[in-house]
Amino acid sequence: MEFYAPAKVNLSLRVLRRREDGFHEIESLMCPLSIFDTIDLSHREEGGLEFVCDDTTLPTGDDNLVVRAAKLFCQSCGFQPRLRIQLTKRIPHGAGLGGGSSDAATTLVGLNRLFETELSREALSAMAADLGSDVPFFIYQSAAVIRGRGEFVEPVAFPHELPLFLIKPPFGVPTPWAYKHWLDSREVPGVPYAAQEFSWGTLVNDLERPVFEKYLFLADLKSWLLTQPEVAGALMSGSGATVFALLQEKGAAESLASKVAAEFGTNLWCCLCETIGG
Ligand SMILES: C[C@](O)(CO)[C@H](O)COP(=O)(O)OP(=O)(O)OC[C@H]1O[C@@H](n2ccc(N)nc2=O)[C@H](O)[C@@H]1O
Ligand SMILES: Nc1ncnc2c1ncn2[C@@H]1O[C@H](COP(=O)(O)OP(=O)(O)OP(=O)(O)O)[C@@H](O)[C@H]1O
Repeated sequence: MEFYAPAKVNLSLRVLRRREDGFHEIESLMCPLSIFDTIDLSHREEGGLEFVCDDTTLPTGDDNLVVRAAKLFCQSCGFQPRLRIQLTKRIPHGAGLGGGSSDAATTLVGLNRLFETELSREALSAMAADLGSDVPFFIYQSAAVIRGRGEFVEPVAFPHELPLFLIKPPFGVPTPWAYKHWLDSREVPGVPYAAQEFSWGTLVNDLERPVFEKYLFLADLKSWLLTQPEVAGALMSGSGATVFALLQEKGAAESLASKVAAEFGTNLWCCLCETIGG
């Protein structure tokens, strides 16, 4: 059985406070994107869990979030895993696009269907929270407002297919580092833009300030994007390093792509996609 794990963007990410447990209280509007990893799940005659992935730079053992999700699911249901899992990656990792988290959640949802266990979303979400803060969001397969450290998910109607142009430089930003260097600064000026109907009137990501202070390239990239006529808004996603541009219209992607290459060179990963409301 084949399942699709979407990437995500944070259309807004407020960091509210540092918690006693070292995590941070956040409030974020997160949206799935039309770029997916593929996860193929099948029963296996022999015992054990066979995991194959086309991206050889990723861990294959218990450090891979797919393997961890599968083992957690089987352990929770009292199964001995007799599984073959094949992961095909398209979402760049360490990018602020939640690829690994999405793979983990999609594995839980997929195994629930493969084994016909009919676990509730709440039960799957509780397992997801043990795998990572971004994982519960992907259980609901919808745009949502995320709170807590990411475990409280409130699906919201988001009837927009916003054209986004994703740009990822050839480096990642470690999420723990980004949060560790977040300072409780009040208003971080977002970029208000007209195209927004939903209640979050500005694009704001409180992790930009620490990340942009260290990774000046990202600050320059965002500032440059905001001077381009094709662009209605721009923001870093999650803890980075992806910066996305909200396009005035989908057809503007080609001209923006060529200008990005001319301005910043061709070693950037670029992708045109759309938000998926749910
Ligand atoms: C930046 C976001 O991607 C926005 O959606 C998420 O908040 C991060 O989600 P994630 O990558 O799944 O994060 P986890 O793997 O759970 O946590 C990695 C590390 O990030 C920091 N972390 C994460 C989430 C959070 N709300 N507060 C934190 O301080 C902690 O140091 C944690 O040890
Ligand atoms: N299946 C997987 N796909 C991608 N990364 C994985 C996977 N399993 C484990 N990882 C590890 O998890 C790390 C974080 O991956 P992930 O793609 O979830 O984070 P991200 O792209 O930084 O998104 P965010 O910062 O929004 O959580 C990767 O750098 C990688 O080392």
